Amino acid sequence: MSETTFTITTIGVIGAGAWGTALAATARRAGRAVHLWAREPEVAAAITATRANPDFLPGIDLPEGLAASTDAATVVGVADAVLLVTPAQHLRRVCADLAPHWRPGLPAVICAKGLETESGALMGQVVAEALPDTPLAVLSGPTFAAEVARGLPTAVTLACADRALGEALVTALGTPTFRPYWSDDVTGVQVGGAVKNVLAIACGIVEGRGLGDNARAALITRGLAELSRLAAAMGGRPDTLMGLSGLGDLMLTATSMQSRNYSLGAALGQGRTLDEVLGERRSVAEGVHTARAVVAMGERLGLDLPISGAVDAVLSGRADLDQAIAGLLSRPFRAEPEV
Ligand SMILES: NC(=O)c1ccc[n+]([C@@H]2O[C@H](COP(=O)([O-])OP(=O)(O)OC[C@H]3O[C@@H](n4cnc5c(N)ncnc54)[C@H](O)[C@@H]3O)[C@@H](O)[C@H]2O)c1
Ligand SMILES: O=P(O)(O)OC[C@H](O)CO
Repeated sequence: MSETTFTITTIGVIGAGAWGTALAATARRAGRAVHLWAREPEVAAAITATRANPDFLPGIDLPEGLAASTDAATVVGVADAVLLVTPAQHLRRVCADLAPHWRPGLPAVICAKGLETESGALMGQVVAEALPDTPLAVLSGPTFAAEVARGLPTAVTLACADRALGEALVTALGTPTFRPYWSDDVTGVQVGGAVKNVLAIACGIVEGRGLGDNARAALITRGLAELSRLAAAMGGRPDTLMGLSGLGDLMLTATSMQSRNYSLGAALGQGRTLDEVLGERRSVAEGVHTARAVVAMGERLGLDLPISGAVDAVLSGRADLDQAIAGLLSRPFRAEPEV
């Protein structure tokens, strides 16, 4: 544990998509001063003028006193801690742009869920490379942004190797309806949040294809085993994957049409093409980008990740749905748990 004490009264939020906006609203309700950076000027203007983000979080009234701008230097300059809430594939570039304005010791909380497609890196590694000497935390768990923004009860995992910083962040962000649980397993929490999106696409395909609730329950359960194997091999703890950021988030994302990943899978299952589905959306479905990185990581670590492999094969066009499903159903019978 560090000797440093952390006083967090002002929160900076980088990224004003659905999740950044919801977290900014949460921090404001927790009593913090909040400065939100939006990439799009019209989003910053709408939040300032109308207390709403119709582009990314329509139909939600935001709390008063939320400052939004496109001026990242000011947002970072006034903050005691910064939430990083861009899509995973853009985080490295955004952090590089923030670097000239960053000050040593300013804590960053990673809220994006994904692996970097090119490198396979966890977001913690990406931020450590782009913003060296930054104390890091990860916020993850079962959280649909619209529900959090409306103040509905939600619990999350707040992972931080430094317990003092973790507890300061829990205090700064927590409210009766937004309940962070501290963990020191930064790796396990990141892997859970990233890989559940790939598994949610698989479960959405099952839904769209009409393969039934039994098949979806089987995929969730075997998916959790796949997720736990990968997390353990990458240095996470298996028990972390039984918590909010593992099983909790997988259950949410792999069963609800509110999920962008699940609904994308459902559309594929109904016969739509990936290009068609992505062409209709402005929001991110992280599993599309993370699937390839998960498979590459599995190959590097010598792991069997059949569900992620099937999703990647479908998304990349190397297999059609019938081939991918037949491949999973023809695997050898095994023991449970693996022996
Ligand atoms: N929406 C949720 O319910 C939710 C919940 C938990 C975690 N997350 C995670 O939060 C992250 C952000 O997702 P979101 O739902 O807020 O996004 P979103 O789909 O609502 O919006 C897309 C975001 O991408 C940004 N963007 C587009 N192009 C960009 C670029 N070139 N550089 C930087 N930013 C760019 C937009 O400004 C916008 O903020 C993702 O990793 C997601 O998995 C989302
Ligand atoms: O809508 P999705 O699929 O990006 O999921 C959102 C959150 O990650 C759920 O915890």
